[in-house]
Amino acid sequence: MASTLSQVFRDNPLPLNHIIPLDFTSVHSLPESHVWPAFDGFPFGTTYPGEKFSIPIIDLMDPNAAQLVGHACEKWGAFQLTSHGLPSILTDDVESQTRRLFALPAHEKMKALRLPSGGTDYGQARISPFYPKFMWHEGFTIMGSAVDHARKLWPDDYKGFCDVMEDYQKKMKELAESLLHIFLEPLDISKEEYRSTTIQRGREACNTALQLNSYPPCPDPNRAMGLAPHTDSLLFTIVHQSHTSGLQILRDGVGWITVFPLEGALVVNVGDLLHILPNGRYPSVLHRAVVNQAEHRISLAYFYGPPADSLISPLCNLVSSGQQVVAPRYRSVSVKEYVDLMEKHKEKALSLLRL
Ligand SMILES: C=C1C[C@]23C[C@@]1(O)CC[C@H]2[C@@]12CCC[C@@](C)(C(=O)O1)[C@H]2[C@@H]3C(=O)O
Ligand SMILES: O=C(O)CCC(=O)C(=O)O
Ligand SMILES: [Fe+2]
Repeated sequence: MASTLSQVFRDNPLPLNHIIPLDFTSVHSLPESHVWPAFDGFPFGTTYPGEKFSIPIIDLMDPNAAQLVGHACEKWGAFQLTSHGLPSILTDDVESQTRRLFALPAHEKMKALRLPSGGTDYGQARISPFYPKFMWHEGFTIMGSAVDHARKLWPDDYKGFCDVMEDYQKKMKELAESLLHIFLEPLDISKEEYRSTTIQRGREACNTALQLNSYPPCPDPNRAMGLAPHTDSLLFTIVHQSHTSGLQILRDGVGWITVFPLEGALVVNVGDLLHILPNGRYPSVLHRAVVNQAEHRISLAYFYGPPADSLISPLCNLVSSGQQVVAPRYRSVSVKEYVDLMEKHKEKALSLLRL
């Protein structure tokens, strides 16, 4: 462990306290370092249940799925997806391997701590350095294979974890590719534009990541933050949440709305790149995760984006509600440049591109 840590000290520009999560089993009251003010005026527990304030639920097999998705993205920037074809046994397996990972003692998890070389790793959320307080959260990010890190955690027993994560990522990628078509369909993009849209090429090289999120039971949930408000940076994110609620989205003029877990459904969030592409027509949804006192909440977030060198340019001649939209609202940006901008400026990244 010492050599791992010294390498992190040497190479990583982020302070270590923003990488190493708290040992949540060692504290029985909320440390001052993890106490958050109700900074945006909305108490953490605020929920607005009921149909009026729930994100849409869309059945992927519905013949009107594309139109419903278009409408949900425009109005909400998020929806719950059912009949997506992902076997529930696979989700259960991923969830139980995820629980197995986070149940390891803190010193064991440190063996998979984030390194500057990136890739698969254990640590706090990457947005942590933007906040003065720490989040009640630990994450494990998988980019491609998890073998190297899983082997450090379970030298003789890593295959079960890796196989199930690989299978899940494969199925998620297939689902994400179908969803991409569905996202583009209601935009009335001409065939020419559709072909030239860079996100149509280089499927193999597309940018994906699977983020395993853990929110342990919290002694003082009304003053703690699971995952601070953020938008996701890539095209879209597909989230499975365990049966415990915690995910909330910000609804203009209403406040934070809880996205209640729906058995077998996946939550789909519009990310910043899918906001830029149709020239701002779909809002990238601001969301956060709150915590609770009784249960250990798990979520699995699959991020999908185009290859790093793709250029994302707003499609300006989309016909929107009968009106010709002409002026681009954002300048073109490569995926890599946008990810770098997000790393440096977080939610200000999008405004830096605004024309
Ligand atoms: C592909 C990615 C999206 C992500 C950054 C990452 O490189 C891997 C982790 C992802 C995550 C998960 C928690 C919230 C988030 C904002 C963060 O800090 O790390 C997202 C990133 C994102 O969407 O930009
Ligand atoms: O835990 C959740 O439900 C949200 C996770 C999330 O927003 C993320 O990983 O980006
Ligand atoms: Fe997110």
